Amino acid sequence: MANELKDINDIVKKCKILLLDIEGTTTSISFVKDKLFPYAEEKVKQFLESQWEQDDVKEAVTALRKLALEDKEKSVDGVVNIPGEDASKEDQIEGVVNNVKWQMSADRKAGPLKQLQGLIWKQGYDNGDIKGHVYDDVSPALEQWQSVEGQKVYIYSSGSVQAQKLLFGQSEAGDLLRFIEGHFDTAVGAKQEADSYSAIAESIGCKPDEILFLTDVVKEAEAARAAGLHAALVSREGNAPLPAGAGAAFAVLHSLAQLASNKRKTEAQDELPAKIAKTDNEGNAKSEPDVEPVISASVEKEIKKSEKMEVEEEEKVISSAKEVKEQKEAEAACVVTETIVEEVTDEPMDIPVADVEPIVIEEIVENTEKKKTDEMVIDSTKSEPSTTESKGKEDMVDERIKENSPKKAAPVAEETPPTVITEIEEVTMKKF
Ligand SMILES: CSCCC(=O)C(=O)COP(=O)(O)O
Ligand SMILES: [Mg+2]
Repeated sequence: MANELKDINDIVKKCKILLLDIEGTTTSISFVKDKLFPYAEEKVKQFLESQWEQDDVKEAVTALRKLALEDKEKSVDGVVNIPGEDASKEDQIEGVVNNVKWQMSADRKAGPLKQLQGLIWKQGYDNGDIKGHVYDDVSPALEQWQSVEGQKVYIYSSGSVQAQKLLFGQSEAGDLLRFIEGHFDTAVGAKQEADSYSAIAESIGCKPDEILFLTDVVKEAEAARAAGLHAALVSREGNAPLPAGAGAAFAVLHSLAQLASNKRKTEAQDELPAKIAKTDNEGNAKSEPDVEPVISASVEKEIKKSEKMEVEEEEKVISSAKEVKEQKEAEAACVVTETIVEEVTDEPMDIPVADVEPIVIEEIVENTEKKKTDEMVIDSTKSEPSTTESKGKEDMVDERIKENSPKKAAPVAEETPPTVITEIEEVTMKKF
């Protein structure tokens, strides 16, 4: 079955929608556990005392009180009661604070808890106490994915939609919301329930098997797969080790840069000859209908990082190719050898990558006289969406989730496979 593919290269080729978990996927678990959670715990009392009359705070407290009653009815172990509205403000606040601390100690992912946490974190982001952590590969990967016509990025996290927007809007890598089409939280359903993923696909307006969901939690990946989505696991430094067998059941990524690096290496593209940007009469680059989108310098940097091992392999092949070439030159006078190699970077490699065939093309050309080195550039055909436009779409998605009556969005356009090929054409020519 298509949704059981375990090769990330094959999966990526099939998907238009990238659906991302946050904690352990885009963001370190340590940031959530050691920064966000302690911040909420430390500030909750003071926050409730100063914001008690605010509508969004009243809403969160009402939801927490309702949840506490449900927990009590279910005899949930350790449940902390929240006094009713007839109790004094101090008693109610004390009850809410204790209830919140109890839920957080159990790392519960309950919606009302996440709602209140989001409100407290907003103050922290607004006053500069907090900046959202995202791994270095996240911004380039989001930018690259959504730069391809028809491809979109969505977030699905237990953290409230508000908390998600704060994290990505005020991240260490800047405002990343312009790359994100929409957000889902547990209002759509629990992350370990298959139905949640069906609802997300319906809300986005695409087929389940057009979505690739990335998460650090196997049960979430299994739920997504049960709904027909593609799923892969993300293993970051600091994550809990994946259970035995997880790697056999799912592709495992160590960096989102692997998406870009694999996406551009589709079989069809590997068969294509290299393309040179064409120019008009004034020397400006002309867009060609069949020219693949170029990625930004930052994306290229991330791809290079994840391809260093691959490039090292290529260098070995190239070096031996050069030896063969020299031999050929010795054998045949007036022979020119053209070798096309991928650009090489000196940056350190810290992430494993999937095996990819190195590109080594040799061509024999007769009677050519000059030597040259050139860079081949493939021009972009896609401009960035505006923040306003993106935000409008997010709100639409969030609203659909709130209403709990998902409507179909316009179907996304057919996939255009992205190409990121920066190549050095090295032409060595000798005349004998
Ligand atoms: C949105 S930031 C807060 C993260 C959070 O509260 C949380 O529970 C993370 O869960 P995730 O589903 O992203 O693993
Ligand atoms: Mg997670």
